[in-house]
Amino acid sequence: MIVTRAKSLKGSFQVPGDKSISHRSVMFGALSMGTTEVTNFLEGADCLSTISCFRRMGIHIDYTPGNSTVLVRGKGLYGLTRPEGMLDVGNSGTTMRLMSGILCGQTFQTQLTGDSSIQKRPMGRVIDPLTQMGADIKSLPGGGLAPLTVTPAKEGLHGIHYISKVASAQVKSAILLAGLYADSPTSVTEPYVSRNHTEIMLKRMGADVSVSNTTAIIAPDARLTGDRIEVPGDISSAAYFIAAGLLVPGSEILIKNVGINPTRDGILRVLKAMGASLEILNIRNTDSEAAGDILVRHSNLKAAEIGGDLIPTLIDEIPVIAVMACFAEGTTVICDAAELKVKESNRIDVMVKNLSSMGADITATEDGMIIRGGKPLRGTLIDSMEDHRIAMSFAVAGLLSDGETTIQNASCVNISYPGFYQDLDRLGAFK
Ligand SMILES: O=C(O)C1=C[C@@H](OP(=O)(O)O)[C@@H](O)[C@H](O)C1
Ligand SMILES: C=C(OP(=O)(O)O)C(=O)O
Repeated sequence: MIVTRAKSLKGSFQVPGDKSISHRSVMFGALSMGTTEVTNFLEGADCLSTISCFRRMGIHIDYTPGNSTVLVRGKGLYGLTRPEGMLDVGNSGTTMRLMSGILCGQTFQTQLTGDSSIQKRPMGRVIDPLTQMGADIKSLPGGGLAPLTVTPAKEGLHGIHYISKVASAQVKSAILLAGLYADSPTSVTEPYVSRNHTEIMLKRMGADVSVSNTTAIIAPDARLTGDRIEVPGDISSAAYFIAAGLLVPGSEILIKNVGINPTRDGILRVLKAMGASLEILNIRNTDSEAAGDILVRHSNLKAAEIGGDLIPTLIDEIPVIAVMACFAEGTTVICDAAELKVKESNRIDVMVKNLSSMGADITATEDGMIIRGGKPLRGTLIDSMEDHRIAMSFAVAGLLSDGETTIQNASCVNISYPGFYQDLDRLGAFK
């Protein structure tokens, strides 16, 4: 993919459905009785991996490519059946970690595998708490890495109170899902609140879930009932268009129907503090998964300090925030974000290496990066490392740079945003 400087981006459009909510709609729909109707399901490769895993465990899912309405014919907590061979989660950490929690409660053995990136990501963070609950879950190569083997728990699962070192919705969700199969309540306390889509959706489907500060608690043995789920647009996908709209002179973009759940909207709060012209219109669904339309206009940005409890609310947006910081006045400091090192790529190293090669003044730290804004960027060859967020961040950087930015392995955007380049084109980015 070759990207050059854009003149302006204009128009109104919708980004595809939220990845986190799409995964959960299939998983929890499968564990419910009755049909779950999902609209605006994300047809990205990660969510299609989730569909494929649950189909292989006997769940009937009506999905045809090109139609984002999906019907999941649930069979209840104990309705999954043993798959032939290994379950393949592809590139999706969410699928592997959340399914680990579900599979621990089953009466058949399963093996979970995924692509080369997944096989490098830490699974010890779910293996440890699930083992404390009585699960038999093992890393085949050792070292807490996938493939994993999940064997039925000899003495069943027990409720625990787990204090997590990381603010991770995947860890929290895996434990809460195993908690559905435990003999007593299960709770998870995290250092900061991570995205709460699991708590919201399970509660709507009938589980006894409660939340107090940074602790989520679930009672076992719920009778979940199928639901209608309207997936809002993914704020993590909207982030690239927010960035392009703010930074390409003359731009004005209306991004309709974006999820603005307060555990996900950190990017909006940070950008407003940086001086961005962002208006959130038509706010709705504030009692569950809030959504709104985001109006973005070109703005001059100031630097920001980003850390602490903000980090989980914008973790996947940090690569594109780093791009924006290159154009902000002053020094942006991002800290408490060591989690970036264990995503699809080491996102601290990959951002610092690639932005430096474009001429940015950026330094990696142990848990984030320091970016001194104001240096012009020039296009160069960028290796996305097959990481969708890196490819999309550098497509935005390319729109703001001199010369040509060539993104290698650019098609990995299909993981979370299949029509990404087409949507940029429609708004005039490649004119
Ligand atoms: O639960 C989820 O749907 C996700 C949680 C986050 O990961 P962690 O839980 O590892 O922080 C996020 O980075 C990922 O894209 C999706
Ligand atoms: C980290 C991500 O996803 P996952 O952990 O599900 O692979 C992401 O989409 O940026």
